[in-house]
Amino acid sequence: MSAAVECAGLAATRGGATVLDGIDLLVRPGEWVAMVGPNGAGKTTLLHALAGLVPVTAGTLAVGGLDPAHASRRAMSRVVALMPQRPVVPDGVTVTELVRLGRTPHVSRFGTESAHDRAVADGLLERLDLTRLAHRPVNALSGGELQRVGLARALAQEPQVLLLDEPTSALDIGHQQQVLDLVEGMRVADGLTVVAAMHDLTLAAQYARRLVLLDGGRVVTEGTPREVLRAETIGRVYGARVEVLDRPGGLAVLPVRGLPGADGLGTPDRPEA
Ligand SMILES: Nc1ncnc2c1ncn2[C@@H]1O[C@H](COP(=O)(O)OP(=O)(O)OP(=O)(O)O)[C@@H](O)[C@H]1O
Repeated sequence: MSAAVECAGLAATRGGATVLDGIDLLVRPGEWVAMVGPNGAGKTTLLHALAGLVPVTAGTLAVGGLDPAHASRRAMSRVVALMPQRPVVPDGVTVTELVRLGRTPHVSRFGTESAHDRAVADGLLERLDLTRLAHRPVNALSGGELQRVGLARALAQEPQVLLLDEPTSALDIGHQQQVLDLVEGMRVADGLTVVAAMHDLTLAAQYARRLVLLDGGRVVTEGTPREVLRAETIGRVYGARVEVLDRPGGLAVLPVRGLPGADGLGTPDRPEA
Protein backbone atom coordinates (compact mmCIF):
# COMPACT_ATOMS: atom_id res chain seq x y z
CA MET A 1 0.00 0.00 0.00
CA SER A 2 1.50 3.39 -0.96
CA ALA A 3 1.79 6.14 1.63
CA ALA A 4 -0.83 8.85 2.01
CA VAL A 5 1.87 11.32 3.03
CA GLU A 6 5.57 10.80 2.59
CA CYS A 7 8.35 13.29 3.03
CA ALA A 8 12.08 12.94 3.45
CA GLY A 9 14.55 15.61 4.48
CA LEU A 10 11.85 18.25 4.11
CA ALA A 11 12.82 21.84 4.85
CA ALA A 12 10.82 25.07 4.65
CA THR A 13 11.45 28.72 5.40
CA ARG A 14 9.25 31.49 6.76
CA GLY A 15 10.24 35.14 6.57
CA GLY A 16 13.70 34.08 5.36
CA ALA A 17 14.36 31.80 8.35
CA THR A 18 14.44 28.01 8.21
CA VAL A 19 11.51 26.81 10.36
CA LEU A 20 11.40 23.15 9.25
CA ASP A 21 14.51 21.11 8.70
CA GLY A 22 15.17 17.45 7.94
CA ILE A 23 11.57 16.27 8.45
CA ASP A 24 11.01 12.61 7.60
CA LEU A 25 7.39 11.51 7.81
CA LEU A 26 5.39 8.57 6.54
CA VAL A 27 1.62 8.40 7.07
CA ARG A 28 -0.26 5.35 5.83
CA PRO A 29 -3.75 5.59 4.29
CA GLY A 30 -6.41 5.60 7.00
CA GLU A 31 -3.96 6.48 9.77
CA TRP A 32 -4.49 9.35 12.27
CA VAL A 33 -1.22 11.04 13.15
CA ALA A 34 -1.06 13.94 15.62
CA MET A 35 1.64 16.62 15.39
CA VAL A 36 2.41 17.85 18.86
CA GLY A 37 4.98 20.30 20.15
CA PRO A 38 5.28 23.72 21.77
CA ASN A 39 4.32 27.06 20.24
CA GLY A 40 6.47 27.87 17.24
CA ALA A 41 7.64 24.24 16.80
CA GLY A 42 6.61 24.24 13.13
CA LYS A 43 3.32 22.29 13.22
CA THR A 44 1.31 24.79 11.17
CA THR A 45 4.15 25.27 8.70
CA LEU A 46 4.38 21.51 8.17
CA LEU A 47 0.62 21.22 7.58
CA HIS A 48 0.80 24.14 5.14
CA ALA A 49 3.72 22.49 3.34
CA LEU A 50 1.69 19.27 3.02
CA ALA A 51 -1.21 21.30 1.58
CA GLY A 52 1.12 22.98 -0.93
CA LEU A 53 0.65 26.42 0.66
CA VAL A 54 4.26 26.79 1.81
CA PRO A 55 7.03 25.91 -0.64
CA VAL A 56 9.47 23.18 0.29
CA THR A 57 13.06 24.37 0.05
CA ALA A 58 14.74 20.96 0.37
CA GLY A 59 13.78 17.30 0.43
CA THR A 60 10.95 15.36 -1.19
CA LEU A 61 7.21 15.39 -0.54
CA ALA A 62 4.24 13.42 -1.84
CA VAL A 63 0.65 13.78 -0.61
CA GLY A 64 -1.88 11.34 -2.05
CA GLY A 65 0.79 10.54 -4.64
CA LEU A 66 1.08 14.19 -5.74
CA ASP A 67 4.01 16.54 -5.32
CA PRO A 68 2.46 19.88 -4.29
CA ALA A 69 5.25 21.74 -6.13
CA HIS A 70 4.13 20.31 -9.46
CA ALA A 71 0.43 19.39 -9.12
CA SER A 72 -2.28 21.90 -10.03
CA ARG A 73 -4.23 23.61 -7.26
CA ARG A 74 -7.37 21.78 -8.39
CA ALA A 75 -5.69 18.36 -8.40
CA MET A 76 -4.29 19.00 -4.90
CA SER A 77 -7.70 20.16 -3.61
CA ARG A 78 -9.29 16.88 -4.63
CA VAL A 79 -6.74 14.95 -2.60
CA VAL A 80 -5.97 17.08 0.44
CA ALA A 81 -8.03 19.52 2.53
CA LEU A 82 -6.77 21.83 5.26
CA MET A 83 -8.82 23.08 8.17
CA PRO A 84 -6.82 26.18 9.09
CA GLN A 85 -6.27 27.48 12.61
CA ARG A 86 -7.80 30.86 11.74
CA PRO A 87 -9.90 30.80 8.58
CA VAL A 88 -9.83 34.09 6.67
CA VAL A 89 -13.24 34.76 5.13
CA PRO A 90 -14.39 37.80 3.12
CA ASP A 91 -17.20 39.83 4.73
CA GLY A 92 -20.73 38.85 3.79
CA VAL A 93 -20.07 35.18 3.00
CA THR A 94 -22.64 32.95 4.72
CA VAL A 95 -22.01 29.62 6.40
CA THR A 96 -23.76 27.68 3.61
CA GLU A 97 -21.83 29.56 0.90
CA LEU A 98 -18.49 28.86 2.56
CA VAL A 99 -19.16 25.16 3.09
CA ARG A 100 -20.39 24.78 -0.50
CA LEU A 101 -17.14 26.38 -1.68
CA GLY A 102 -15.50 23.22 -0.39
CA ARG A 103 -17.15 21.40 -3.30
CA THR A 104 -15.31 23.55 -5.88
CA PRO A 105 -12.67 20.92 -6.78
CA HIS A 106 -15.47 18.49 -7.69
CA VAL A 107 -17.60 20.88 -9.77
CA SER A 108 -16.74 20.69 -13.48
CA ARG A 109 -14.87 23.74 -14.73
CA PHE A 110 -17.83 25.29 -16.55
CA GLY A 111 -20.55 23.64 -14.49
CA THR A 112 -22.55 24.64 -11.48
CA GLU A 113 -22.89 22.71 -8.27
CA SER A 114 -25.14 19.65 -8.46
CA ALA A 115 -27.84 18.40 -6.10
CA HIS A 116 -25.20 15.98 -4.79
CA ASP A 117 -22.81 18.85 -4.02
CA ARG A 118 -25.55 20.66 -2.09
CA ALA A 119 -26.51 17.45 -0.26
CA VAL A 120 -22.90 16.87 0.84
CA ALA A 121 -22.66 20.42 2.19
CA ASP A 122 -26.08 20.30 3.90
CA GLY A 123 -25.26 16.92 5.47
CA LEU A 124 -22.08 18.32 6.98
CA LEU A 125 -23.90 21.38 8.33
CA GLU A 126 -26.26 19.03 10.11
CA ARG A 127 -23.56 16.70 11.44
CA LEU A 128 -21.58 19.64 12.79
CA ASP A 129 -24.55 21.25 14.49
CA LEU A 130 -24.53 24.22 12.11
CA THR A 131 -27.91 24.04 10.39
CA ARG A 132 -29.44 26.81 12.52
CA LEU A 133 -26.49 29.05 11.54
CA ALA A 134 -26.62 28.23 7.82
CA HIS A 135 -27.65 31.73 6.71
CA ARG A 136 -25.50 33.69 9.15
CA PRO A 137 -22.46 35.61 7.82
CA VAL A 138 -19.37 33.61 8.76
CA ASN A 139 -17.71 36.68 10.24
CA ALA A 140 -20.56 36.99 12.77
CA LEU A 141 -19.91 33.63 14.41
CA SER A 142 -18.28 32.71 17.69
CA GLY A 143 -14.77 31.21 17.59
CA GLY A 144 -16.08 27.69 18.14
CA GLU A 145 -18.82 28.03 15.53
CA LEU A 146 -16.27 29.35 13.04
CA GLN A 147 -14.00 26.40 13.76
CA ARG A 148 -16.80 23.93 13.00
CA VAL A 149 -17.59 25.78 9.76
CA GLY A 150 -13.92 25.49 8.79
CA LEU A 151 -14.06 21.75 9.36
CA ALA A 152 -17.31 21.42 7.38
CA ARG A 153 -15.72 23.24 4.46
CA ALA A 154 -12.63 20.99 4.54
CA LEU A 155 -14.76 17.82 4.74
CA ALA A 156 -16.94 19.04 1.86
CA GLN A 157 -13.87 18.56 -0.34
CA GLU A 158 -14.13 14.81 0.41
CA PRO A 159 -10.34 14.60 0.56
CA GLN A 160 -8.19 11.51 0.96
CA VAL A 161 -6.00 13.38 3.41
CA LEU A 162 -7.46 15.76 5.99
CA LEU A 163 -5.09 18.24 7.64
CA LEU A 164 -6.40 19.74 10.88
CA ASP A 165 -4.69 22.70 12.52
CA GLU A 166 -5.73 22.79 16.17
CA PRO A 167 -9.25 21.59 15.33
CA THR A 168 -10.64 21.85 18.86
CA SER A 169 -8.81 24.88 20.29
CA ALA A 170 -11.97 27.03 20.43
CA LEU A 171 -14.50 24.27 21.15
CA ASP A 172 -16.31 23.42 24.36
CA ILE A 173 -15.74 19.91 25.68
CA GLY A 174 -18.91 18.53 24.09
CA HIS A 175 -18.14 19.92 20.66
CA GLN A 176 -14.52 18.74 20.97
CA GLN A 177 -15.76 15.17 21.26
CA GLN A 178 -18.44 15.64 18.58
CA VAL A 179 -15.92 16.99 16.06
CA LEU A 180 -13.20 14.43 16.76
CA ASP A 181 -15.72 11.55 16.78
CA LEU A 182 -17.06 12.72 13.40
CA VAL A 183 -13.55 12.74 11.91
CA GLU A 184 -12.79 9.36 13.51
CA GLY A 185 -16.02 7.96 12.04
CA MET A 186 -14.95 9.07 8.55
CA ARG A 187 -11.49 7.62 9.09
CA VAL A 188 -12.96 4.23 10.00
CA ALA A 189 -15.74 4.22 7.38
CA ASP A 190 -13.99 5.83 4.40
CA GLY A 191 -10.30 5.30 5.14
CA LEU A 192 -9.73 9.05 5.55
CA THR A 193 -6.13 9.86 6.49
CA VAL A 194 -5.85 12.45 9.25
CA VAL A 195 -2.84 14.59 10.16
CA ALA A 196 -3.73 16.93 13.01
CA ALA A 197 -1.75 19.53 14.94
CA MET A 198 -3.04 19.17 18.48
CA HIS A 199 -2.14 21.03 21.67
CA ASP A 200 -4.39 18.92 23.88
CA LEU A 201 -2.14 15.94 24.55
CA THR A 202 -4.91 13.92 26.21
CA LEU A 203 -7.15 14.23 23.15
CA ALA A 204 -4.17 13.54 20.88
CA ALA A 205 -3.53 10.30 22.80
CA GLN A 206 -7.20 9.32 22.58
CA TYR A 207 -7.63 9.80 18.83
CA ALA A 208 -4.22 9.40 17.18
CA ARG A 209 -2.43 6.07 16.96
CA ARG A 210 0.85 7.85 16.39
CA LEU A 211 2.27 11.12 17.66
CA VAL A 212 5.06 13.15 16.07
CA LEU A 213 6.69 15.54 18.54
CA LEU A 214 8.20 18.61 16.87
CA ASP A 215 10.43 21.22 18.41
CA GLY A 216 12.46 23.91 16.70
CA GLY A 217 11.40 22.68 13.26
CA ARG A 218 12.68 19.13 13.80
CA VAL A 219 11.15 15.83 14.86
CA VAL A 220 12.23 15.18 18.45
CA THR A 221 10.58 11.77 18.69
CA GLU A 222 7.65 9.84 17.28
CA GLY A 223 5.72 6.74 18.20
CA THR A 224 2.61 5.58 20.02
CA PRO A 225 1.13 7.92 22.63
CA ARG A 226 2.70 5.74 25.32
CA GLU A 227 6.14 6.10 23.70
CA VAL A 228 5.95 9.86 23.18
CA LEU A 229 3.96 11.16 26.13
CA ARG A 230 6.42 10.70 28.97
CA ALA A 231 6.40 13.27 31.76
CA GLU A 232 10.15 13.71 31.39
CA THR A 233 9.92 14.33 27.63
CA ILE A 234 7.04 16.79 28.02
CA GLY A 235 8.92 18.56 30.81
CA ARG A 236 12.02 18.91 28.68
CA VAL A 237 10.38 19.94 25.39
CA TYR A 238 7.49 22.08 26.68
CA GLY A 239 9.07 23.25 29.94
CA ALA A 240 5.93 21.97 31.66
CA ARG A 241 5.25 20.10 34.89
CA VAL A 242 2.83 17.28 34.09
CA GLU A 243 1.64 13.96 35.35
CA VAL A 244 0.81 11.27 32.79
CA LEU A 245 -2.01 9.01 33.97
CA ASP A 246 -2.64 5.61 32.43
CA ARG A 247 -6.44 5.44 32.16
CA PRO A 248 -8.57 2.69 30.57
CA GLY A 249 -9.58 5.07 27.71
CA GLY A 250 -5.99 6.15 27.02
CA LEU A 251 -3.34 8.34 28.57
CA ALA A 252 -4.30 11.56 30.32
CA VAL A 253 -1.77 14.38 30.58
CA LEU A 254 -2.48 16.62 33.55
CA PRO A 255 -0.72 19.88 34.32
CA VAL A 256 0.67 19.90 37.85
CA ARG A 257 0.72 23.24 39.59
CA GLY A 258 4.00 24.18 41.21
CA LEU A 259 3.91 25.43 44.77
CA PRO A 260 4.64 29.14 45.15
CA GLY A 261 8.23 29.57 46.22
CA ALA A 262 10.97 32.09 46.64
CA ASP A 263 12.71 30.95 43.43
CA GLY A 264 9.55 31.34 41.30
CA LEU A 265 10.02 27.80 40.04
CA GLY A 266 7.54 26.12 42.31
CA THR A 267 9.95 25.23 45.10
CA PRO A 268 8.33 26.07 48.40
CA ASP A 269 10.40 28.47 50.49
CA ARG A 270 8.89 27.10 53.70
CA PRO A 271 6.83 24.03 54.47
CA GLU A 272 3.07 24.47 54.42
CA ALA A 273 1.47 24.58 57.85
N1 LIG B 1 4.63 34.26 7.91
C1 LIG B 1 5.68 34.09 8.73
N2 LIG B 1 6.77 34.88 8.66
C2 LIG B 1 7.83 34.71 9.46
N3 LIG B 1 7.91 33.73 10.39
C3 LIG B 1 6.85 32.90 10.50
C4 LIG B 1 5.69 33.04 9.68
N4 LIG B 1 4.82 32.05 10.03
C5 LIG B 1 5.41 31.36 11.02
N5 LIG B 1 6.63 31.85 11.29
C6 LIG B 1 7.57 31.34 12.31
O1 LIG B 1 7.81 29.97 12.01
C7 LIG B 1 7.96 29.23 13.23
C8 LIG B 1 6.99 28.06 13.21
O2 LIG B 1 5.67 28.57 13.25
P1 LIG B 1 4.41 27.61 13.19
O3 LIG B 1 3.20 28.49 13.10
O4 LIG B 1 4.61 26.61 12.13
O5 LIG B 1 4.50 26.90 14.62
P2 LIG B 1 3.40 26.05 15.40
O6 LIG B 1 4.09 24.84 15.92
O7 LIG B 1 2.20 25.81 14.55
O8 LIG B 1 3.05 27.02 16.61
P3 LIG B 1 1.69 27.25 17.47
O9 LIG B 1 1.59 26.04 18.36
O10 LIG B 1 2.00 28.49 18.24
O11 LIG B 1 0.54 27.40 16.52
C9 LIG B 1 7.72 30.20 14.36
O12 LIG B 1 8.94 30.62 14.85
C10 LIG B 1 6.99 31.35 13.69
O13 LIG B 1 7.25 32.59 14.35
